[in-house]
Amino acid sequence: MIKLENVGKRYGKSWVLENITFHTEEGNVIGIIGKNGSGKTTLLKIISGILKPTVGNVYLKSKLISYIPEKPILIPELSLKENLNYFAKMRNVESKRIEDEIKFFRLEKHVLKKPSELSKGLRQRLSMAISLLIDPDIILLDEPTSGLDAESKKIISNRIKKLKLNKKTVLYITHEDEEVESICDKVLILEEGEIKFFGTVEDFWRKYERFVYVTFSQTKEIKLLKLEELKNVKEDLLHVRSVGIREFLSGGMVYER
Ligand SMILES: Nc1ncnc2c1ncn2[C@@H]1O[C@H](COP(=O)(O)OP(=O)(O)OP(=O)(O)O)[C@@H](O)[C@H]1O
Repeated sequence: MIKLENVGKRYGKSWVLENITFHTEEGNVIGIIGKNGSGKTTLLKIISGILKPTVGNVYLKSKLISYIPEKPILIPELSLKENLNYFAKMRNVESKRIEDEIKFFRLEKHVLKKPSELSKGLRQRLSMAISLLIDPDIILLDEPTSGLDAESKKIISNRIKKLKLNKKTVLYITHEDEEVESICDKVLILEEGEIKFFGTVEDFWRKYERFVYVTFSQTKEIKLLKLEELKNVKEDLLHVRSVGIREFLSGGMVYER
């Protein structure tokens, strides 16, 4: 469980987070969405304890917490396996856990490679594997899939789903609408350091107008329509695609019901 009460953070004179109040339960995956500079990373760092809030309180049920930064922190001189062994030894982790994570993240073929010989996706998978060695109860992920290959994205998404099944609490910053809709129980939307929305994806769409992109069969023309306008379309449609939450927010299509 994570509970934040009126959390605020100020750098110099400017507040980058204000009045942050929300709580989550075990087994919940929360997607954190917001434009650049809206305070997403600062929020995760406050929950992880790396940063202290200027005001407000953070309550965590468990102290077993892993923060996985956007840029992996690995030891360049050590191989993939040696990196895992090194961190496992520091934290008294049994070797079975190392083997499990190597399997989960499909790292078997790469154990002898140094970080510089690994692709971005493999480095991110290794970083996540290291962070999960301690079997944390709370996992904070800063854009874990950003700019990765499709296979790495899938493996990381599956690992997040497994964490959820194991009743872990996961907060993660994502730029992928598909991940939000397929993995997240709730979304927390930050705008200029304040919570604009916190709730389920369904509740988000109940509050805001849902849009779809339709492609007409004959003309191949693509049009953006409100979902309820779809039933009035008489022409044959080739394709219909829902607009995701991020796309909706960045497209300026904010029509509150
Ligand atoms: N150490 C710092 N000192 C001063 N200002 C900072 C510091 N760290 C972050 N900021 C500012 O705080 C604001 C929020 O930053 P933060 O990194 O939390 O946003 P973000 O939503 O994660 O952005 P991005 O998507 O670009 O990573 C930004 O305006 C940033 O410039």
